[in-house]
Amino acid sequence: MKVGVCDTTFARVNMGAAAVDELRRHASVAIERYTVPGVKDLPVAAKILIEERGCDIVMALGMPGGKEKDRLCAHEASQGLIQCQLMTNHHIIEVFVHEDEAKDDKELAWLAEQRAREHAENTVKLILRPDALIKEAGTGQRQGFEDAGPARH
Ligand SMILES: Cc1nc2c(=O)[nH]c(=O)nc-2n(C[C@H](O)[C@H](O)[C@H](O)CO)c1C
Repeated sequence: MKVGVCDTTFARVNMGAAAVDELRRHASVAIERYTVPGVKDLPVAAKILIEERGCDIVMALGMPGGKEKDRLCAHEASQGLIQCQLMTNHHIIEVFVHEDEAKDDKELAWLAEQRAREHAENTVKLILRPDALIKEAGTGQRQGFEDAGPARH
């Protein structure tokens, strides 16, 4: 089993390193790291990781800025990642943290690392322990900030 981890130099936190560390805590898998400049470079990096470097699943980590133009770039990058999943029939776990989700640098650093770690756990579950995800269905999981929990009536 091989997991691809692609991340960006634009991000203000080393999200790829957090993902790799967490993947290693949860599974004995080969890891292929690929760092690109920005989020719009992630789709082709993910495709190369799957098609040329033999990855079974990929994490794509990025930190778009908080302005409207950044939101547009993030949306375009997401579209590319979705297209890549459909072209390759492989999951790509998108791990984006928008800079304006956090109130200051300290919270941003915490959020980016925590979201990367929690999605790394999701990645391992998807490829090795799918039953663990079935058990969590409908439980309002979130990555980073607190889980929303299930809605009750
Ligand atoms: C890009 C993004 N990604 C995630 C994610 O992967 N996991 C998560 O729990 N939350 C994410 N968010 C923030 C949510 O859209 C939402 O604002 C928060 O979960 C608060 O409910 C955002 C904005």
